[in-house]
Amino acid sequence: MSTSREDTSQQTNPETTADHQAYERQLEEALKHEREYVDRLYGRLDELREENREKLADVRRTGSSGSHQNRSERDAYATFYEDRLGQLDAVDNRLVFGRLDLDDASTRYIGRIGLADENHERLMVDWRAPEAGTFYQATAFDRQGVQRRRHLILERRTLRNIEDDVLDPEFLEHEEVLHGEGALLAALNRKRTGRMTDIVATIQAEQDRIIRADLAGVHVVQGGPGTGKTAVALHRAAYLLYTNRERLQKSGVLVVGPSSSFMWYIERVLPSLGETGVVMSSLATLYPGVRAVPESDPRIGRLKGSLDMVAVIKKAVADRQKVPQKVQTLSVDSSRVELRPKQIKHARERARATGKPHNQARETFVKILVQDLADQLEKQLNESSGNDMDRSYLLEDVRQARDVRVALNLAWMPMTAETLVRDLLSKRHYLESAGAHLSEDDVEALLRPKDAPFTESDVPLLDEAAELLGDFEAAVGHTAARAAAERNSNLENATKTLENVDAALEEMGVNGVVTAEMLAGINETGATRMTAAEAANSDRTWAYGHVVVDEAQELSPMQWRLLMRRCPMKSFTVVGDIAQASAAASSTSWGEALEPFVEDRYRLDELTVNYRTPSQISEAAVSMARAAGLEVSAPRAVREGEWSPQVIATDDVLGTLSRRLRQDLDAVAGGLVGVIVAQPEYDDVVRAVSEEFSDLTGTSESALERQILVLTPWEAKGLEFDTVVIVEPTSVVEAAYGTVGDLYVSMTRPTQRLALIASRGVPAGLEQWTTDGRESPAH
Ligand SMILES: Nc1ncnc2c1ncn2[C@@H]1O[C@H](COP(=O)(O)OP(=O)(O)OP(=O)(O)O)[C@@H](O)[C@H]1O
Repeated sequence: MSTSREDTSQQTNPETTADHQAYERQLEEALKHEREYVDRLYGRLDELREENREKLADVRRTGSSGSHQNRSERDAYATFYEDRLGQLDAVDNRLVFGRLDLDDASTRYIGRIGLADENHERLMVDWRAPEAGTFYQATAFDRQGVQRRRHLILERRTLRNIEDDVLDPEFLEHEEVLHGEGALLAALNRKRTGRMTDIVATIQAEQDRIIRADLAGVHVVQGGPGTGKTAVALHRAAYLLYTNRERLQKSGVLVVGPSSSFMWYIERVLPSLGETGVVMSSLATLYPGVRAVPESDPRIGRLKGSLDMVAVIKKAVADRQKVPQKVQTLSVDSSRVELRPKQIKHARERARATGKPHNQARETFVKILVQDLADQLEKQLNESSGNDMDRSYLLEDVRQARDVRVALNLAWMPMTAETLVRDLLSKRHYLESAGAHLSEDDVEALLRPKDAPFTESDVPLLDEAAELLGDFEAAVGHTAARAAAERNSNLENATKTLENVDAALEEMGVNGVVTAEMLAGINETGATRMTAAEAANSDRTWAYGHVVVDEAQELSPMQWRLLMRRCPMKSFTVVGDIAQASAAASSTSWGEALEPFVEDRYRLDELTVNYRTPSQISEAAVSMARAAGLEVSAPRAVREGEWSPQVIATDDVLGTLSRRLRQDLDAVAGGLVGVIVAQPEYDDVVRAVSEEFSDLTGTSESALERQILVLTPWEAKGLEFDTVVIVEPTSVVEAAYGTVGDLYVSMTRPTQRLALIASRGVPAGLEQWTTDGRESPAH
């Protein structure tokens, strides 16, 4: 049963005034007690902050003297205290949110971090600790020793309300699906700010089971729109970092989402849960140093997304190890030597046989040929001078000779992945040779100017190429190799230091998060401070301990291949809705997506409750999708909305849009408005909306923190708004090559209001919600 301060009159319905008054008194007392406890927790938090500040000041006071080892240890401590302070600040808002009363008469408070008093007595349990699990999992069917679960509803530091679930068999109904309903609905009805917030206080049982699943293996979470997949994936990342600190702190966690707007939307969730060391990347930035643009032609996306590209890239690399047809005569100082195709072929075979990547195998290639040529030269010079020449001088002369360098480079050029892919896609002969299976039309479609920017579907090709080419820097100099060696030794130091830090942590009675990488980053030479995230992000070969993939239905086989490489342990949380897939190369089932990499060794769970979209709006979205033959699952909506969706047929799209936006701004005063429009109308709509609502309007190119955002369906993927206006639904469908997936996704973005404005026809299935704006303007 749920009871709360505000709803006592309706829900408990006390039979007599006396009962009612007694009840009120009890609640007042409970609130008073909880307020005192909340104050105590904040008091302890403030104390810890102060302690941290003092320790930081102490460390800083000791200055920069001492040995290198001492200095780097001190820097590591300083950074630890800085990070710890950052974490203590991050959890200040709604620090505590739950209390459990247990069968053994003990009480347990649940909050964002674990806290203990100065005598190491526990004050609050971290929500991720095993003892906190019952807060989310206990039901009246399975009490797990819990008598009462209390939700503490705070606004920043102030306790506003409490809400109890008494786990008594009489009040079983819906317990499994929704407990703490008041707290949940309050969270769901909150106005959207444009940034996703954490759901730590109201995680539901079916979500909690996924969040707390084991680290090992590939865990797929399938769920319709708004079922909390993103929220669950991020809370799972925080949970895994907490429970597998030892392992994940060394390797890190990577979170991947579809677009930069999506990454912006989710980027504050993990820090608010006290986790800052996670690497976040969109599909466009998975290859270090490249920020790719979207792939606008789905046909090209499909071609580049197919696993056939593995062989194409392999052949493209092999093609850059060339054997010329003619004998070359090369000058070495005043002598001449001959380089024959047969010699090159032989050196190539030996170099390939090393099994090393192109740039590293080149060393063998060069060494063999330089020796061959030096042999020739030695023979010539010995014959002409009659003296034995110094072999090492000869080798150096040959190596340095301009002709030799040019000839060897032409045969086996050290190369970056960027050069290889750029040449492959801009030079017909390379593409025709490497892509023998491609039709003439395919080749034509793939070819592009040399200076064209890299697209999202080039990213896995670059990664594939980099894998086969190896380290370019090391091949042409040694900077990268040296940096890597330095980094490794720093990592060792950092791990040692961390052991000391851990002891300090224990003493403080708190559990914190600091990683060896963070320390190693700090220890790196030079004054620049590099976080674990930055270090991992800039290193293509970094092996993450866990990878979270959101909107995973969009990934092409080549993108999956890249991600699998990023986590050799194959520990993944994969969340998505296969019905929402819109990318051209995406799969039609989880099996199709994953089996090439892990066969059937993945676990599939499903989320079934829609927390975002009110039922009327879900109904319209599902009706439209099904009318077009798209089989979508329709999760049960938690909320009834205030407003029915509206489809407005009109000749005056921009005028209607302007009127509707003004109504929306009124209806959800201060709320977030999303205008979703496909590419053909995008520029006109941005211009019109910006002119009228200049200070309020943003795009993914300009500002995302504005109140009205104009986005393409791809950019809106995964996001949510209080109210959504979709301009020209028919164009959204056409831009997705006649499929309704994007329109379905766009229709499921609002938490309150939805309008579609159409001058070019209304998609089937929406008749019941359509009004003809040509007769009466939007209302
Ligand atoms: N247990 C919960 N408590 C409070 N809010 C929740 C809970 N679960 C989900 N939500 C909220 O519901 C909304 C939808 O969640 P989320 O974006 O994670 O869903 P999704 O399944 O990823 O959606 P989509 O696939 O449509 O993008 C978010 O505002 C999220 O905060």
